[in-house]
Formats: sequence, C-alpha cells, structure tokens
Amino acid sequence: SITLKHGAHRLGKRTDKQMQTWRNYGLGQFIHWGVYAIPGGHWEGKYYPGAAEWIRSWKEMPKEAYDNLYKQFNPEKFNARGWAKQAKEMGAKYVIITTKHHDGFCLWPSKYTDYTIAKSPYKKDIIGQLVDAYDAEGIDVYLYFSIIDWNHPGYRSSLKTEADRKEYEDFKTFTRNQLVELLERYPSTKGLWFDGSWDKAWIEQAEFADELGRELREMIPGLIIGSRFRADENGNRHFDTNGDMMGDYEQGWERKIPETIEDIHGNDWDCVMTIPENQWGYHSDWKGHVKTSNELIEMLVKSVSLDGNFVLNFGPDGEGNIRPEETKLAAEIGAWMDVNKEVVYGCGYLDWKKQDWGYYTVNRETGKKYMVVFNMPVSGALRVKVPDNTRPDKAYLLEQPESDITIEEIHRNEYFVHYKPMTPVKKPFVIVIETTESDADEGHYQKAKT
Ligand SMILES: C[C@@H]1N[C@@H](C(=O)NCc2ccccc2)[C@H](O)[C@@H]1O
Repeated sequence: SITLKHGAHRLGKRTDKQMQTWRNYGLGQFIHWGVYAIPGGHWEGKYYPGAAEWIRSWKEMPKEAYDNLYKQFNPEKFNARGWAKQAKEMGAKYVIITTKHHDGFCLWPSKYTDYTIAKSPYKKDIIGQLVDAYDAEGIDVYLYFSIIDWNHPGYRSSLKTEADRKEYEDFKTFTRNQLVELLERYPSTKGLWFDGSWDKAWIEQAEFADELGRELREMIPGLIIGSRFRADENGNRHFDTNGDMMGDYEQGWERKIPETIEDIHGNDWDCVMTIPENQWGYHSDWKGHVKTSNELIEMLVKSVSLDGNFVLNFGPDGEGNIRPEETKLAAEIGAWMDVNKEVVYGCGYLDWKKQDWGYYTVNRETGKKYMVVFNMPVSGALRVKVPDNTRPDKAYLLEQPESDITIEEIHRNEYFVHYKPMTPVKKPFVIVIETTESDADEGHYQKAKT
C-alpha cells in the first residue's frame, strides 16, 4: 500500500463504546422532510417521475418558484413527539434526520443563510424539536447533511475557472460553519450522515474535508461519520487508494443490501431503504411496487445477519403528517419486533452456511443463535449445516420456549430441524437453536475416501 495523507485513518472496525452501540442498533429510521414535501412530486398538475426531493432539478419546475416555496412552509400538523413515539413503537434504536437536503433549505435556524425554517411562516426550529423528542424516547439522533447545496451562491459541482475556485472557498467556509453550528446547537447528536458528496468540486477537497472531519470529531468525542463524507487525495471515495474504508462504517448500501459476508469486507455498514422504489421525500403518488412489512422485515433480518444496520425511510407530507402507508408499515414492523426484537438488537453474523429457509443471527454478547424463517420447506424439514465440533442439542420456538422441536442428524455436521406449524404461517418466525461444542465422533457419518 502507498502512504496517504488523507486516506483511511484507521484500519478495521472501531472498538470504542459509541461504535459498539451503533453496531448493535439493528433497526433505524430515516426521515426526509423539507420544502420538497409541499409539491410532493407534482407541479402545476404535472407528475414528476423522479425522486420527490429532487423535484427542483426537474426541467418543468421553475427554479424561482421552488426557491420561494419555503414562504408557504407551515406544517401545522407537525408533532415531533408523535413521530418519535411511532419510531419507538416500530423498534427503531436510532434516527437519521435531514437537516439540509440538496436544495439547501435548513430545518434549523442557521445563522449562515436566510434560507431556513426561521424565515418560513412556521418559524420554529424543527431539528431542535425532533432532537428533543427522539432523545426523550431514548432513540439516538444522527444528522443527515447534504454537501450539495443548490441554494448557496458559492456551490459548484465542478471548478472550471479561477472565479469558481474563489466562490467555492466561501462555500467551503459556509459548509464548515453550518456543521459546527449543528453540533453546537445539538450536542446530543451521535453522528453525521453525509450525502451529496459525489461532485468533482468536493472530491478535490481531500485536505479540507479531512481537517473538517477532525474538527467535528473533536467537538463531539466518539462522533460517528460514514464513508460517504470525503475523498482521499487521489479522488477515491468510500475506499481510499489502498482500498481501505474512509470513515467509521460503509455508506454504499443505498436501496440495496449485500448478498454475502464477503461483500462487506469486514466493515461496519448501514443499508438505507425506501418503501417505494425510489422516493425519500414525500411524493403524493407512489408508482410501482410498495414494499410490504414482510419484505421490510426480511431486509432488516438479512442486514443484521450480515453485520449491518437497516434504516427505513419515512417522508412526512407538507403538513407534517406521516402518511397512512408508512404508519401502517411502522405498526406491522413494530408488532413483529415486539415478539422477535432479540434476533435484531445486539445481533450479527453467524458463520454457518446460509440455508434457503432464511437467516441466522447470533447475539454478540450471549452467543444465543437464532433461525429466522421466511421460507417454509414443504417437507417441514429445515436443513442446518454446522461447523466441525458443533452439535445442535435443542431447538424451540422463540415464542414458545416449551416447544421442543425435533432435530434429526442426516449427515456429518448436517441436521434437519423438523417443524410443522399448527396454523398457516403468515409472518416470519424464529427458532432458537442451542449447541454444544464437542469433538464430533465420526459415528455413522464418515467422509468418503476418494
Ligand atoms: C439518501 C438518498 N441520497 C440522495 C441521492 O441523491 N442519492 C443518490 C443519487 C445520486 C445521483 C442521482 C440520483 C440519486 C437521495 O435524495 C436521498 O437523500
């Protein structure tokens, strides 16, 4: 590997308490809210086919019209306590809230621009209310911040002229000032979730961004910042020139989930996920497939089974309501979590061979092993392959600890866990499997000599 001044500053996972807490969250909530919720994916009767929070970039949206929408922003139904309560009931352990999206509108009364909530009819600090409400529910707060800022005069996606560079210096100072301001105003913040950092102009700022990250981490010791924040001096993002991840966890899994444990390269990671295909901000007319709670629960469990966190996005409307579809899904996920949360919280990857019926998770403290079943085989026989010197002794339903499920040895290190549900299975369910580490006697199952 080569020497880098602005590459990864740490190899391997962070082992401090704050990061261990992050690693054990399992489930998070993303909130995308801003003036884009007012048009909600439509303008003058026309339907916007893109992501609602990008509507300003739509050729049919006059920029001046969009940039004056904040003068109508007055979400009378906004109730931060209600949002935080719903997130608690869903089982979210942390929340990531958009402070400023690509359009540059600030949901907090920033003193570095007039394009903020303070200048809207609503006036009050939305970020402050949300931080207090989620803190009160015991849900850790992380702040989303977009480097892209279409409202700031100094913002550039690329630096072509000396004039660009001069303007961009003001933008860099403004960006730094806003981030320092956010951490000063909301010191209970546990981390920053950066977005909009793919522009060439920002990628050239390796030294500035590295120094800014250092300054922010000094303000809040243990602050957690992901891999999407900065590039190294060769323009490499997420992973530096040596292939080492920059930041505390990988932020590449946007609307996608790794397939195997090899895909995560030993790093912490989060998957941020939309309920429709690709809408983060409020769009009044979702098109295409809207994910069911079974799908979302599978994504959550798959993420945990591969040592990641799953962060589900909510896009409140222009009045401050969380839409009925999201409320229903939050309740269905919460009902499942009420019964099964122990397979998520504090759990991670178990190095047993993945089977078709679903996913294994293991509690990192206790070693308790879970089979989370999504696909019941017609035989009722759930195949389990164990490592050498491991013998499964007992299996029972998490929901009915007195249930004694038969385990049949079928090959060396291979078993069937026989389970025939009494009633039709409608939701994923969990079998706890207990093992003994033993020197397996070959018994009936000898490896063939070939
Ligand atoms: C978390 C999401 N990230 C923002 C985003 O723009 N993502 C990736 C993307 C980048 C370039 C064109 C389309 C989409 C979305 O607007 C959400 O905030």
